[in-house]
Amino acid sequence: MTRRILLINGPNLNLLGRREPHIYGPATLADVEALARDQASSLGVELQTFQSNHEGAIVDRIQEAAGWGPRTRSDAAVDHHGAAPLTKPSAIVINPGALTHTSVAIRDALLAVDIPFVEVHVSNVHAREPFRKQSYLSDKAEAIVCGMGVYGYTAAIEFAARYLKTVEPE
Ligand SMILES: O=C(O)[C@]1(O)C[C@H](CCCOc2ccccc2)[C@@H](O)[C@H](O)C1
Repeated sequence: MTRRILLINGPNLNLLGRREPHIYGPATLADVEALARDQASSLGVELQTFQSNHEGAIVDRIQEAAGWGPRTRSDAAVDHHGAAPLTKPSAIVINPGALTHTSVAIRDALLAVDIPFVEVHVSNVHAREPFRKQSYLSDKAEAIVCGMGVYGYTAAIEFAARYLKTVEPE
């Protein structure tokens, strides 16, 4: 059985490497996704990636991971956008960005699809402004990684892949 991980990045993470490098480092989102894909591949796991600045689009993508929504019909070679149907991941690695601190909707979507997830933050949110200490996801995450820079993504991918090995034998 092919094991898949869905990597989701939230608002403003498309600016990685282009703004505030003193907080988020020099790596771009493309660098992060390439690093994560290489890490997943080395562990025999397929990686799907998604980034959006919009809460509803992130909720839609989470729902699609469970087979809900237009792009998950198994009978479609391609959907009306010409995109191939999405295959379902067995784990989600998510950096919700600032939505970490505000979004009940993303919490509800993750709980609804019942797919194990790992929460990632590039910065150490606990060493920043007080409002960044609050997460709507952490109590339901399998694990939380923060403060490791972009290597937090590879740590999360490795954990998710090993977690998959325990819950979905090959
Ligand atoms: O440390 C993280 O990964 C964060 O999730 C990043 C969020 C911000 C998204 C990235 O925003 C950028 C803004 C300018 C340049 C690069 C990234 C922030 O709101 C969270 O508290 C912690």
